Amino acid sequence: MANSVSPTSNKEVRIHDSLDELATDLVDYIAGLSEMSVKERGFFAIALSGGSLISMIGKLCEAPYNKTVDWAKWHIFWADERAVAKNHSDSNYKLAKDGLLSKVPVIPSHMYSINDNVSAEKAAKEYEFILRQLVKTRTVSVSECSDCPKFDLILLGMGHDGHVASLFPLHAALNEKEEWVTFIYDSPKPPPERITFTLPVINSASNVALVVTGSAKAEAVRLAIEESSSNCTLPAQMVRPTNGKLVWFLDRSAASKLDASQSA
Ligand SMILES: O=C1O[C@H](COP(=O)(O)O)[C@@H](O)[C@H](O)[C@H]1O
Repeated sequence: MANSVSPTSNKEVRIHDSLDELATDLVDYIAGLSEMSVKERGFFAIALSGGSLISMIGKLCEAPYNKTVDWAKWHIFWADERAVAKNHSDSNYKLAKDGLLSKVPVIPSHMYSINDNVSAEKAAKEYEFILRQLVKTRTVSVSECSDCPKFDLILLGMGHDGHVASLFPLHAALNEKEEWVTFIYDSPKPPPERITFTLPVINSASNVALVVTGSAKAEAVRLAIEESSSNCTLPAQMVRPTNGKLVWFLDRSAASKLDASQSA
């Protein structure tokens, strides 16, 4: 593994020689944060995304993690969801349930899935309301700089267009500063209706992991990691936790366009 830690920011880039190595490092990192959060706060508030990320965390249902992780202390959220039924193949909830959550002893009431019986707008409002209750009880911490929830970990994937969660390039949802959870009706990637955390929530997390593999995403990875913030157009580039830490988990293909000093 090649590892580069930026001395001037809270950003780390981990580049792996194989998907298996990446998955092992990622689940070790998640298990480590879970242990630390449970020790410090008694809970682990984690937000998942959909897409290829879920196959990368499947090892959590294997030994030793299935036994060593304190699953009962996990509170599980979704950084984004598609407005489809929970049993639909496009559902991010279904993906995580089938790939991980049904295979580990998480407490069902600690899985905060997004309501699939109402409009995307209503579901976003409801989800924010639920989050506000959990911030009040400190099941989810609160940011020191804003009133935003401070997740122990937000796991994000990235599309080849640089989108994260359901925040797409040049979409008005990127400018949302007040709401914690918003909705869109015009996602360029199907399905069109989606619910998503906003950037203020993502950037208030204690830890954010961006997990990206494959050469089709190499250019977006380069732009997001190497271009200065003044040229910021990619959602992935806007992921900059204010007081938290950002770790990129990449395979060699996704890292192939990075400057040699990052990928050596
Ligand atoms: O639509 C989505 O896409 C992104 C990226 O997915 P990937 O399959 O290219 O890794 C995902 O992170 C997001 O949660 C999902 O809704």
